[in-house]
Amino acid sequence: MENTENMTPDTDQNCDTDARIAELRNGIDEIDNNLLELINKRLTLVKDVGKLKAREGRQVLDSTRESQIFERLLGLNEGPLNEKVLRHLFTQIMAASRQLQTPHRVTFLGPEATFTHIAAMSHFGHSVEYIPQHSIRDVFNEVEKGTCHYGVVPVENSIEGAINHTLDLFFESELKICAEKYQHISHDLLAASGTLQDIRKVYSHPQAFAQCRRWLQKYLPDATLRECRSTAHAARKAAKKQGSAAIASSEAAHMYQLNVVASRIEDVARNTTRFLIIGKDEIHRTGQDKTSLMFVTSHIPGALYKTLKPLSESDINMVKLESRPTKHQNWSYFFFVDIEGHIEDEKIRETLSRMESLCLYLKCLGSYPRATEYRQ
Ligand SMILES: C=C(O[C@@H]1C=C(C(=O)O)C=C[C@H]1O)C(=O)O
Repeated sequence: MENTENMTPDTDQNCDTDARIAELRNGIDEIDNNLLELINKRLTLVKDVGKLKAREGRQVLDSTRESQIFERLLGLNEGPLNEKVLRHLFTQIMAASRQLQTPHRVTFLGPEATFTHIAAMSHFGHSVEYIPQHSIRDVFNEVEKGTCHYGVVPVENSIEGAINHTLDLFFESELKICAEKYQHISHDLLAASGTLQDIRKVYSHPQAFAQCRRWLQKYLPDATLRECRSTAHAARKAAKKQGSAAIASSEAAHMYQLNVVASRIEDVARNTTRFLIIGKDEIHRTGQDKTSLMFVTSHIPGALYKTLKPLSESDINMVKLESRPTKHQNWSYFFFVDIEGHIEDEKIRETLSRMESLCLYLKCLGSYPRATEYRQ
């Protein structure tokens, strides 16, 4: 037995705190045991759903059902769990569920630790196999060949605008947009040394340099800037060269054993990229959907106005309009339009068929659940 006579009030209080923490931890352990049992029970049901789907050759991913689960749980949630964490936890649980039904392979514009990889992981969770590609075209090819179930490509940045190459590839491809994902882009300065003093060279992607210009001028005005193909390549270089740093994601710090010297160094905080998940699935209606279209109009006055008129007449909200040269004929364009609604909605189907009759060519690139934009 300990002699408690000489204990100071402080030690007394420490003992009380320890005892109380131990008691609370017992409660936590009990809850964890229940959670584990419940997750395994859930996975058993998921396996049975998987067997039924396999019998009829149905696809594993059901984005409509997953959106409904999120909506239901968000409606039930009374906190303190916040929406973002709730979504993250159930993304992981559902990813593990899908993986149990058939192991999924997801390909993305690499290398690893780029923002496309981060967006892919936050959409599909950690239970799938991720395969990086060198180009956006390779991502499309791998999904078309069927070696990967889904591909993740950037389509638009809130500051730099459209990623034209992605838009152009939709013209040649029969793949569908299955989902969209908004990813907040935040840059860190990474270096092996972990201090600013000895940094003489900074590696990064030109866009990241452009987005951190003011910070660099203020804190590293004399450093040489070296452009790389991606922020992840920059991190790899910085890890090998003394006196150098990279502007990249905090995930890249992890991957290349670098230290974060300064975080969130971008000049504009609301920098977000929209990514598309492409695949062969048709995604069913959730009630909160978006539909992406591409079309070509004839080269006559008012052609674009006439093609878009049915949208306004049917009171359909257009949320995006881009144009790209067709490359077959100078000064003729493809138009890319995103509208609210789903191709399974009668109103949307009827409006699109009217639009189709007013232009030279129209293709629906997919209907998918509308994503929410979060700031991390
Ligand atoms: C279990 C299913 O398969 C997948 C996994 C889901 C889940 O974990 O709840 C939901 C939809 C599907 O993407 C299902 O279709 O119900």
